[in-house]
Amino acid sequence: MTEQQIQQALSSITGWVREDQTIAKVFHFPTYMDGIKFVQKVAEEAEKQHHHPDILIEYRQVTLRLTTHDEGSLTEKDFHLARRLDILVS
Ligand SMILES: C[C@H](O)[C@H](O)[C@H]1CNC2=NC(N)=NC(=O)C2=N1
Repeated sequence: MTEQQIQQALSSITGWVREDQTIAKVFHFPTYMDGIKFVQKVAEEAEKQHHHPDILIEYRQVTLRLTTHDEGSLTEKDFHLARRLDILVS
């Protein structure tokens, strides 16, 4: 993706931070188990998309980081999954 395409794609998602060739978002939950249940749903969506986020599970918060490892860069797959995950948590 060109820089312009990345900037444009960033405007279609909320709360994701661009860090070089990755985008990351922190999700906060009332309990630790709510975060774990969210991770289960993330994993199911990732399997459907054949595209998987890096997941950091901490107490009552989960950080997802997306990049396309096969390309070593951000691609539309990352933004498509990010949009799906935003819906999933809403
Ligand atoms: C064959 C399988 O679809 C690929 O290895 C997928 C798996 N999940 C993936 N997830 C991410 N984030 N990047 C990839 O390049 C990728 N490749």
